[in-house]
Amino acid sequence: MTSPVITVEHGVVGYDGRPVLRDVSLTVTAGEVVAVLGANGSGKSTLIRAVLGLVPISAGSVTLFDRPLRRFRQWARIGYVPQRLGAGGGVPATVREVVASGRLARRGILRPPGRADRAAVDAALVAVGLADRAGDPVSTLSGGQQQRTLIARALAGQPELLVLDEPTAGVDAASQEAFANALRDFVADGGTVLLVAHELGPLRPVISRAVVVHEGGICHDGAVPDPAGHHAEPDHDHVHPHGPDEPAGLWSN
Ligand SMILES: Nc1ncnc2c1ncn2[C@@H]1O[C@H](COP(=O)(O)OP(=O)(O)OP(=O)(O)O)[C@@H](O)[C@H]1O
Repeated sequence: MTSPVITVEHGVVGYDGRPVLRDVSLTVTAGEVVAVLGANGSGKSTLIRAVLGLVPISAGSVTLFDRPLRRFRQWARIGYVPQRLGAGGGVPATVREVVASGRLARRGILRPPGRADRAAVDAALVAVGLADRAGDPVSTLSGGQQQRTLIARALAGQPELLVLDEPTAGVDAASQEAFANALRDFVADGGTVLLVAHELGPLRPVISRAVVVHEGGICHDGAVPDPAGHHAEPDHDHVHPHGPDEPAGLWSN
């Protein structure tokens, strides 16, 4: 259960020659739920996109499931939910169709869906609490439900690793709870999760470790830090898991 799923060693990533991540090292092992926290623009999305090879690293290395990224081909092992992708987008697809599209990488585009495909889609819909909306056009769902649809699409592919960029940003409370439960089930079944978040909310108890991105590096790797504001509470015990010179509220703006 301790095999590394993601390893980043001294990763350097930038855009147009401007470095965003200067020296980042991160290991995520099987069964962990790791939250990437940090201020706006600190490079959280850049980090997870570099892990998936969506932006190139200019120095250092990325390893996925014990394989160097450039030689990694087993993308069906990974489910990715990007930031704020509109699932509706004017396309009259139903919730079930969008979720079923998550099976394509696994079954191949030319083979018709079989019983296992349908079962995986059903299970994913149940996991995010959208089974009763399966036949509805995605465009008729709330933003939070659309986001849940995308998470179900990733789950339907039965990945071993889920990578999610702000899955609960701007999402209603019911959807956040539904997502937290889906994540709990996914991990109970042996899954591993890397997610970017601003507010952890109902996700907090599901997170096993937090990394905080700050000034191109990782300034904290360990327990989930206290939310900003907690410092002001009278019973705050002043045990800070992060560095003493960090601005308060770094991970929760
Ligand atoms: N495709 C791109 N081209 C050029 N610059 C980019 C690109 N994507 C991100 N950046 C810049 O890189 C920096 C880090 O962006 P990134 O999206 O990784 O931050 P983030 O921590 O995820 O931010 P947020 O919390 O606002 O989503 C920002 O200054 C951003 O403007």
